[in-house]
Amino acid sequence: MYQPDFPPVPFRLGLYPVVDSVAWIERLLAVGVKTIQLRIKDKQDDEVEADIIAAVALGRRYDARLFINDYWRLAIKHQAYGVHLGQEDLESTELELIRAAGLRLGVSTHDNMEIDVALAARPSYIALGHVFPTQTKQMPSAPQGLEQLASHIERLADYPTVAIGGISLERAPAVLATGVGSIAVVSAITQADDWEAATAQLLQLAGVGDE
Ligand SMILES: Cc1ncc(COP(=O)(O)OP(=O)(O)O)c(N)n1
Ligand SMILES: Cc1nc(C(=O)O)sc1CCOP(=O)(O)O
Ligand SMILES: [Mg+2]
Repeated sequence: MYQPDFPPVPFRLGLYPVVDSVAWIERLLAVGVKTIQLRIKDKQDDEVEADIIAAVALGRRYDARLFINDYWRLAIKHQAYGVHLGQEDLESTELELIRAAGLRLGVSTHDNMEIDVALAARPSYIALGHVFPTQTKQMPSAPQGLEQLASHIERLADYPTVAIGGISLERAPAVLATGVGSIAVVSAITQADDWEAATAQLLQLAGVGDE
């Protein structure tokens, strides 16, 4: 049963772009995206704080679910909708501070053992990756593929889930057919010839998420 130790999220988070700038956040919220992540890598807190403040303000203005990757202290300080953390981050994060501040928590997983670890933290959602090969991030593991994804979805039953990794417009229907509640994408939008058309088509397929 879905009984997270953090505020719940809708079962279906729908299309979930993961982007590295406030400019992308603004563009995508303006065309109707309702779940989004700011993922800026390898900067000091003081270098990203202004971006996090701006992203949170946009999330509020567009009534969207804005997750902050990695910078959980700043996400708490500026009251983002949620935080996304990797497995290694879990060890160095004071989860009780995220919980006490009322932020949602998403956790990455890449196999059944990592799902065990994630479930023990009782997050708001569980991300499952990487489904297909990806150029966006160097991955230490092999792609899981659709069959493994489907098996994780079956295992997780009513837990909100997000698939990530190599999800293109062409592959999205097969990913969604596994029953996953959300598809997180980077390059399918940010590297598209026409990002607006790609976003509209992905929104058509995955939806904006449940209320
Ligand atoms: C929705 C979603 N799923 C997985 C990830 C990967 O997060 P993480 O393991 O913390 O790796 P980095 O993104 O920090 O490189 C994600 N960001 N979003
Ligand atoms: C940031 C990230 N995390 C992954 C994971 O499996 O945890 S895959 C990934 C990159 C996803 O980018 P694209 O949509 O361009 O393949
Ligand atoms: Mg991270």
